[in-house]
Amino acid sequence: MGSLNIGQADSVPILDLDKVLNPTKQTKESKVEFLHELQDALFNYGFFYLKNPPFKLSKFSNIKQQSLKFFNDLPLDEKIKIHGINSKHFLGYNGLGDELTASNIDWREQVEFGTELPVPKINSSDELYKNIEGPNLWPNDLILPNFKETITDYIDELSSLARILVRLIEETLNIPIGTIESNFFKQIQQAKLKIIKYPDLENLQDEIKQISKDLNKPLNINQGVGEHRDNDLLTFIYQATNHNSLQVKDFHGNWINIPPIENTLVFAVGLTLEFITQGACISTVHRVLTPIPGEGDRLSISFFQTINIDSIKKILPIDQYIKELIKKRDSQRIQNKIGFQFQVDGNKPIGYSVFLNRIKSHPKVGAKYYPEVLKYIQEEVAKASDI
Ligand SMILES: O=C(O)CCC(=O)C(=O)O
Ligand SMILES: [Fe+2]
Repeated sequence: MGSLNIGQADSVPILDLDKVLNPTKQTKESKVEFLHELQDALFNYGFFYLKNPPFKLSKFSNIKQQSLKFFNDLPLDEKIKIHGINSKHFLGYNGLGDELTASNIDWREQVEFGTELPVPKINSSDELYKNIEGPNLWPNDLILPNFKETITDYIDELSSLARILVRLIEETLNIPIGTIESNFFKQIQQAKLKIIKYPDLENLQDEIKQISKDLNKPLNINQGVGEHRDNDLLTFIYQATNHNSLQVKDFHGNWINIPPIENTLVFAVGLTLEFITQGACISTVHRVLTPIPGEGDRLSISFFQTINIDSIKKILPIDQYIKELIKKRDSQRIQNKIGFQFQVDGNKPIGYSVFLNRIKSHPKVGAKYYPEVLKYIQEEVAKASDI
């Protein structure tokens, strides 16, 4: 754990899940080796590949196929029926230019689903945050048969993998196994799936001019998604096309490419995991560049394991020797400042700040369903930019 590899590296580690999850291949030694590699990857990178996931690889091709059908075969008016503006739960479809990161347009089109949950009961305005969970908007199943089943199955599969990873993380950090689940997971714990298309902008020059005119500012067209850290517990990214667009920032501020590797997930530590492990797991800044003109559209499918929005944020016990290594590591890396984000208020349920950040990213949804909250957010953002 002591080495600071990301300082020198031009790639991130590749961890082999066969070492712990394949009954015909795993041994006592392979498990020890895996836990050691996992510790280094969490501590020094926060971003790494996971190969040999414990499910049928056809699940990757199935979800890729259904995602392409969604973007290519579903007519625009059907996409609009499930537009995010029709979901007070921040689910559904968002077109080009609907989302902002670090105040710039993200050049991507996306559709978001969650673990299927009922409309929450809200008893007072303090509980509005509960609306970050709720039922999905599904596309017309006469046009996209099998879509819902495929998505639901993929979310279930990755939710199981997330629980497995959580236990391995506990094991490698010497945290009693089960602590994270018992403190931060509900029986049906929500996860989110974002299916994202980053279009080849060569074909979209007119749209770019129009959006630029509407917003009255020149646009940075390289931003597929701007630099950020993920807010959730952990993220699994499936890069479904062969584009070299995803990048992470190393300890010195240099970008490292994360090219796709077939049938392999990319694991990212979220800010929640960084917080509860007191920094033993590090959440890494990353971004996506738009495809090089002529390279075709990029497709990426990101799974985010979230935690119980009603829980209060608290930290887990971390061994003293790890805390000292954290201090040493952090004194050697540059600190990144990335835009304004609402931080967790230790006295309020975690969902409260998640809700504010969601409205900040989706102001149109905020204006329609939560105008008072949006007003508050805009005032806070203005104050923060005065500092
Ligand atoms: O498109 C990708 O590969 C990653 C997307 C991402 O970082 C995000 O949506 O948080
Ligand atoms: Fe991300």
